[in-house]
This record gives sequence, structure tokens and C-alpha cells, in this order.
Amino acid sequence: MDALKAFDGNYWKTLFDSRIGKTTWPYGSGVWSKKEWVLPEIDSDDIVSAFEGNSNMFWAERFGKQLVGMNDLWVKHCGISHTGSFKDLGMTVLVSQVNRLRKMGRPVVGVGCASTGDTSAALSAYCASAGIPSIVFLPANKISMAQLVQPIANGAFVLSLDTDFDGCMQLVREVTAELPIYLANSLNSLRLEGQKTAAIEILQQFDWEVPDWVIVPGGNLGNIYAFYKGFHMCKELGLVDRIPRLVCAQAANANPLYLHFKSGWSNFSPVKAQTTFASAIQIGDPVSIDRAVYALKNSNGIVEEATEEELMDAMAQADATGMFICPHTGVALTALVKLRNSGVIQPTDRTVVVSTAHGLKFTQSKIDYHSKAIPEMACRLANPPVNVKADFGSVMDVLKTYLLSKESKQ
Ligand SMILES: Cc1ncc(COP(=O)(O)O)c(C=O)c1O
Ligand SMILES: N[C@@H](CCOP(=O)(O)O)C(=O)O
Repeated sequence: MDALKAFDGNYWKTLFDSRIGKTTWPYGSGVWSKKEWVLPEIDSDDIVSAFEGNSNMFWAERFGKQLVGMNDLWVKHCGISHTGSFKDLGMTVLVSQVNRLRKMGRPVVGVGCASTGDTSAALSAYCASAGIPSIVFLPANKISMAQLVQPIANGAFVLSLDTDFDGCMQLVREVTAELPIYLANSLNSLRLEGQKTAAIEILQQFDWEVPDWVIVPGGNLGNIYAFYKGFHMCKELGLVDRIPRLVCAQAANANPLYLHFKSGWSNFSPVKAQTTFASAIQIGDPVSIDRAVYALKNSNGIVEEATEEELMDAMAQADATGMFICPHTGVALTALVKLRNSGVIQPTDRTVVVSTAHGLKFTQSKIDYHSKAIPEMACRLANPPVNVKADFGSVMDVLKTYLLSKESKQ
């Protein structure tokens, strides 16, 4: 930090803004365009990058105006990315460092992680890009098919384990302590050095004006800390004069941080994570609990939770306004709705909801919802297809009925 403070805030803003949209290696990456803040000593030839980052800041106009009475609501689409989740931001840094170590002759035979799907997808793709073996520990039958096929297709050694994520996390820590396999989970802070750049991007996209709130879904809890670190570095280095209030949103079925927050940050206790459609945050014993508590305490932060019906309805509502989000973004949107309803977030507050994965990785949850195939869930926004005989008369009848019903709702 002392070395970085040799340059003032305007220097850094000008430097970072000058690199947006360029293809000069490695600055076309949203991560490596901040190389001096991420991993300054690495040789650019050692960097493994898919030009990740620079994700869309979507103005959620209809969701904001119609559902929460806000005009300044934005969704940061970190899931519109190389492997479909924000994990690419951290994985480019970690795999680049492993690439550098192997070129130096260090005995790293491969890279391993435990995963609820997105970390393993990112790890396998970046390792395949660099020709580095990857080994992924996955909880059997607890991740989406899209998330499972990614490491398989990218050539990872895929272990399907009869336990949950927390069990996989324990095993990968034990194994990487015994074998020369480099651990890729967010225990390794290199991941967070990459993920923090999404916070800097948010400030860039608002022309360095600071939003009032940033809402992030939380599981292993590295990402909420990464956002805090990115905003805090911008404040400490003089790019901005404050940081946003952070909100970490959890699924009620896997909510150890939420319970800790509601207890007034008294003794933390892991929970046994229950099944949730937000499967990537089905985590009961998060490795970054201390980092997350630090981030929330130092950003006047809040933790909220979402039931299964709340997160699924929020996902359906967002999709009906033109997005195609994952269930985890539904968790974050539910937190927004609750904080608006309680008056904590004001109608004019500039608010960013971080979307952490693309909805295309979680289509089964949407199919179940729109098929009304979820026991004890109303699925009140279900929009099932209409089966019609393939003749002009039948189609016209159905369409007239549909159009009249739309007209009656105008
Ligand atoms: C899609 C998605 N959203 C949110 C999260 C939560 O991020 P973190 O584990 O850093 O809290 C994860 C991973 O855990 C994820 O895969
Ligand atoms: N949701 C994560 C769980 C592991 O998180 P990490 O940040 O520690 O890698 C995943 O996608 O596997």
C-alpha cells in the first residue's frame, strides 16, 4: 500500500480508465487492467487470462420502478463471464501464480478445489487454458448439470463425493496438506485479489461516484470481503471519499452468517446447510467467516436471508423484467425487497445488486418453478407453455384469448 500511495487517486483513476476496452495484453482483462493492485510482480507472459471482468452494469429499470419503487437500481452481471460466474475474476490470478511457480520449477503437480460448482468450473477452464492439471472435489448430486459438465468437458479430474460442500472442503484441505496440489479455494487470498476488482469496476461504471448500497449473495464468504477490500483500497488510495454500505444475502436454508449477525456478532456457530435452490451457497461452515464479519463491521453492513419461495419468486420477477438470473441473485434481490420494505434502503438510494452467476447454469430450478413442480411452493409467477393443435383456427383462438386477457390487465 505504501508503494501504491506514491501515486494519487487521479493517477490511478486515469490509468485504470485508459485501459477499459483495450486488447493490449493483459489490460483487456477487468482484473489485469488493475495489475498494479492485484499481483504487480508477475510477468505478463505468465498470466492466464480469458479477458474476464468488465461485466455489464444493467439498469434494472422495470424491476426497480415496478417492484421496489426505485429508479437507481442496478444489477452488476458478474455471471456474464467466461465460465458463467464471478469466480473467473479470482481464478485468473490464482492460476497465473501457479503457472509462474511451475515455470520456476516449483513442485506443483496440479491445482485442487472443493466446489459447489462455480469454483470448479472456473478452475478447470483456466487450468485447461494453461495446460495445468486440475482436481475438483464435488458433493454428489448437489450441483447443477451445467456446473458438473464444465470441469468434465475441460478435462479436470472430477471426484464425486458422498458428502456436502463442507465435507468436500475439509477433505481438500487435508489432501492438499499431504500432496503437492495447490489449493484454489478462497482460503487462498490470491482469489480475493482478483475478485476485489469487481468493486473497482462498479466505481468506474458510475464515473467514480460511490453507490449507497451493494448487495452480494454469500456462501463461503470470500466475495463479500473481496468487495469490501476493493472499495476500501479505492478510499485509502484517494480515488473516492467513502465506501458503500454492504449487504450480504444468504439462503435461509444455509444462513450461518445471518444467524451470527442477528445474535449481535456473538459466538459464531456453523450450521448443517440444508438443500436450497441457491445450491452454490449451500454452505454451513464458511471458511471466510472472519473476513466477512470484518467487512460488514467496517462498512456499516447488514445480513439478510431469503426463504426458498422468496428467492424463487424474486428470480422469476427479475426474469420477467428481461434478466435471466441465477437463484443466488434471487437471494440478493430478496434482501433488497426486505430492506426497502423496512425503510432501511430509501427509494432514491443508488443500489447495486451483484449477480454472481448466469441463469443458464441453473435452468433446472427455472424449469421446476415454471412447471409448478416444487412441492409446497405456489410458483405464483409460473409461465408454462400452452399446448395448441397446429392448425390456424386453434392458434387464433388461443391468441385471441391471450391478447384479450393482456388488454384487460392494461
Ligand atoms: C453463484 C454463486 N453465488 C454466490 C456465491 C457466494 O460467494 P462466496 O462463497 O464467496 O460467499 C458462490 C460461491 O460460493 C456462487 O457460486
Ligand atoms: N460457491 C463456491 C464454493 C467455494 O467457494 P470458494 O470461493 O472458497 O472457492 C463454488 O462455486 O464452489
